[in-house]
Amino acid sequence: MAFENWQLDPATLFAQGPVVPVIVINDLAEAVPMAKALVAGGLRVLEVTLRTPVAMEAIRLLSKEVPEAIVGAGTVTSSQQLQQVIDAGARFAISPGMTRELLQAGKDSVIPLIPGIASISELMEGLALGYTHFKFFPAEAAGGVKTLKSIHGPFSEVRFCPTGGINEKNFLEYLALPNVACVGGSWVLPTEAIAAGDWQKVTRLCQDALAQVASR
Ligand SMILES: O=C(O)C(=O)C[C@H](O)[C@H](O)COP(=O)(O)O
Repeated sequence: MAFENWQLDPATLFAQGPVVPVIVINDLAEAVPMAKALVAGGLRVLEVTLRTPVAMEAIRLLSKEVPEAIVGAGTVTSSQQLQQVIDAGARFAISPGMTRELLQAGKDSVIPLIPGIASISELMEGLALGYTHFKFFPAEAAGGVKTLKSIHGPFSEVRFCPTGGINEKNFLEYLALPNVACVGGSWVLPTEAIAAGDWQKVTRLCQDALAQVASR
C-alpha cells in the first residue's frame, strides 16, 4: 500500500487492467450502456474523465448502477476536484500531470491518486512524496516505449500506466515492459460506435484486446 489511508492499493488497481478505457461521457444516457459494454468485454477499471459537464454525475451513476466495475475519475487536476470525485463515489483518481497541491491532497485522500508524469524531475517529485504508481502521459508524444525503458534503469521500482496515443497496434509493446502494469486508451471506444450506440462493437474491441494479451 502506498499510503495507509488509501482504500485501494494502486498495485491491485493496476493489476486489474491490463487495459483501462479512457472514457469521455457527453450524454449521461450513454454512461451505463457504455460501462456495461466495457465490463462485458472484460475491462472493469474505468477512467471517467472530467472533460465534460456530466462527468461528475456519470461517476455517481456508474458507481451505483455498475457495481461490477471499478469506477474512477480521470483529468483530476486540483484538490477540489479530488474531493468532488470522492464524494461522487470514485474509487481512484488519475491526473494527466501533477502539482504539489494535488500530490499532497492525494496523499491525504481515501482513494489512490495516480499522478501523471512526463519527465524524470516530475517522477522524482512524486517519489519524494511517497508515490510509486504513475500515469505516463502523453505516452507516445513523450517518447513512448523508449522513454519508459530508459526510466526503468534508475527507477526500476516504479510502475506506470502509460496513456496517450496508445492503440490496438502498439499496446502490447508497452505491456511487455517490466515497469508497465496496464495501459490507458480510448481506442476501445470509437466515436462512430458511440454515436451509433453500437455497444457490441465496444465489447468486441475489448475482447480483441484481451485476446491479444492472452496470446502473446
Ligand atoms: O483526459 C485526461 O486526463 C488525459 O490524461 C488524457 C487521456 O488520458 C488521453 O487523451 C487518452 O489518450 P488517447 O487514448 O490517445 O485518446
